Order: sequence, then C-alpha cells, then structure tokens
Amino acid sequence: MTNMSIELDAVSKSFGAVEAIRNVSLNIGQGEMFGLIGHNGAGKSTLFKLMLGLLPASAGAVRVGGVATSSAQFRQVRRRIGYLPESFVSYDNLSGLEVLHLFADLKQVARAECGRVLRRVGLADAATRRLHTYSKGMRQRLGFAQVLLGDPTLIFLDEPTNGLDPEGIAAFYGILREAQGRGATIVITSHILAEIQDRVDRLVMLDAGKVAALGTLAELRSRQVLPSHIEVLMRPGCGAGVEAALAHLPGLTLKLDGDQAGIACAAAQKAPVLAALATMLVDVTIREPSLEDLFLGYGGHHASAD
Ligand SMILES: Nc1ncnc2c1ncn2[C@@H]1O[C@H](COP(=O)(O)OP(=O)(O)OP(=O)(O)O)[C@@H](O)[C@H]1O
Repeated sequence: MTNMSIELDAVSKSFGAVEAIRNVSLNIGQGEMFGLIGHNGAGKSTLFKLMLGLLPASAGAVRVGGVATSSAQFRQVRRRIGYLPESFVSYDNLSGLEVLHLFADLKQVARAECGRVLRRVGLADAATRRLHTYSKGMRQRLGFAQVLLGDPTLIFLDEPTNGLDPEGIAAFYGILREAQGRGATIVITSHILAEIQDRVDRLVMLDAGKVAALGTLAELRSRQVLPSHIEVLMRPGCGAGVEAALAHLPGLTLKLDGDQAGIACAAAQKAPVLAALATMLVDVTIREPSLEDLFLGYGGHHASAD
C-alpha cells in the first residue's frame, strides 16, 4: 500500500482575526488510528479541512502521503481518501443504493461495489428504501458506506458514531479495524471520550488551536499526576475501621458510606491501600484516570468535546 502518512509542519490557519490553528506540528503514521479531540471551537474541523486539502494553510505545510495538499498532484491523493463530515447530508427522495451510486460515480468506483458496501454497514435490507424513511443511525451508516467505497487508504471521520446505538458503534469500529488491518490510516474525532480512549493508537488534544497534548493514552497519563480511584466494599461492620487502617498512608482522599469506601490515591499507593484493607475486603474496583480526566487536566473546558 502507498504510504499515507500525514505531516503537519508548523501549520497555522486564520480566518480574519480568528487564529483557528496556531503553529501545529504533528505526524500521523501510516496505518495509525489517530484521535482528535478538543472543546467547541478548538479547531478540530479546521484541522480536518487542512489535512483534506479543502482549506489552504495561512502558514506552514501539510503533506499527505508525501504530497503537499497545496500542490496540483494532491488531486491524485484525494482519490484515496474517504471522508465522513460531521453532518452527512444527502437526498431524501433517493434510495440508499441510489445515493451510493452517486458517490461511486464521483469517486470513479464501479457501481457494483455499492451492494457489498451496503451489506458491510448493515443496510442491505434497506438498500432500495428512500432516505426519508431512514433513521438517524441508518443515515450515519450510509455516510460510512460512502466512505468505504473504493477501499480508501486514508479515512477521515468527523464525529462518526453520532446516532449509532451500542451495537452499531461496535460494528463500526470492527469495520475500522479491518480497514486498519489492510494498512489504512484513520483520523477520527469524537465527542465521546470514553468511546475512543481504548480504540485510538494515539491522540491529540487541541486547545484554542494549539496542541495541548499529543501521544498514546498511556503517555498522556504518565505526564499528568492524576489519582487512581479505588472503590471497595467491606465486610459488614468493617466500614468504621477503614480510616484507621489507612491512617499510615499519606495523601489519600477517602469517602466513606457505610461499608463502602471510595479512595483516591497516587498510582504507587494502590497496592499499599489494598494491603491495608485486605482482611476486610469483599469486592474492589479500580478506575484509572480516563481520557476525560486527562482532557480536563490538560485544560479542556468540558467533560466532552461538544
Ligand atoms: N470559515 C470560517 N470563517 C471564520 N471563522 C471560522 C471559520 N471556520 C472556523 N472558524 C473559527 O475557527 C475556530 C475553530 O473552529 P472549528 O470549526 O475548527 O472548531 P471545532 O473544534 O471543529 O469546533 P466544534 O466542536 O464546534 O465543531 C472557531 O473560533 C471558529 O469560529
């Protein structure tokens, strides 16, 4: 497969006085599943459009597959890109299959491929139904179907799981993993941080057009000292002894509710906490800092990117 890495080199983009993207440099490797998160107006869509060559950069360079998005040759690269915009708008009076035929023609892909792709996204039975009878989730699946036409080697998805039910979301990521398995590079934004945190290889957090953090989830976790949360259920009557049992461990936050306790502590304190409570324990749940916790820690303003 042709190399479809993405390189952004000191890229800025202004709209008049608004600096939507400020001096962003990052590389997305061939075959990577890469997440893009940030609050409203952080610059996610603008960055997408710069990478797709739909907007020219005000400064810096964007290269996809080694080709500058500003160059005439980029038209060739664009043929290998699948893109799902945030709102996939189509023609209500056409059937799903007819809509896909239009996209196949635009992409110069054989119409015969449309049936296979519709089956892949679970719309085979609704292929000949007009779009106005489709649910929100079905429209989203159709949008995803047009992305898959022509087996793109670079896939951009802006909030792709909007309107999908849990089964649909799982099926969607299954298809993405297949695409990744054949070497496709995937860039994805999501409002639902919990959904992407275990699925992307690396991610960037944008804040006011700048890179606030970049790396794997484990790297982002290691750069911030955020507490682990331990929820414990004690044997009946043992709740009263928790505080004394933990008194020798500094820096803990303890919340007691009868025989249940919530303890926030540094990662290194987890084992000593559990050892101290071992004889009283019935059940334990440990929650590590989530992407949402990290997002807030890195300056994100919302619990999600909405
Ligand atoms: N065509 C445009 N003209 C003027 N300003 C724009 C334009 N497009 C984006 N902006 C501004 O650039 C900034 C970044 O916008 P962008 O749409 O990239 O953010 P976003 O992270 O995608 O936000 P959201 O989560 O709301 O979709 C915002 O301040 C926005 O108002």
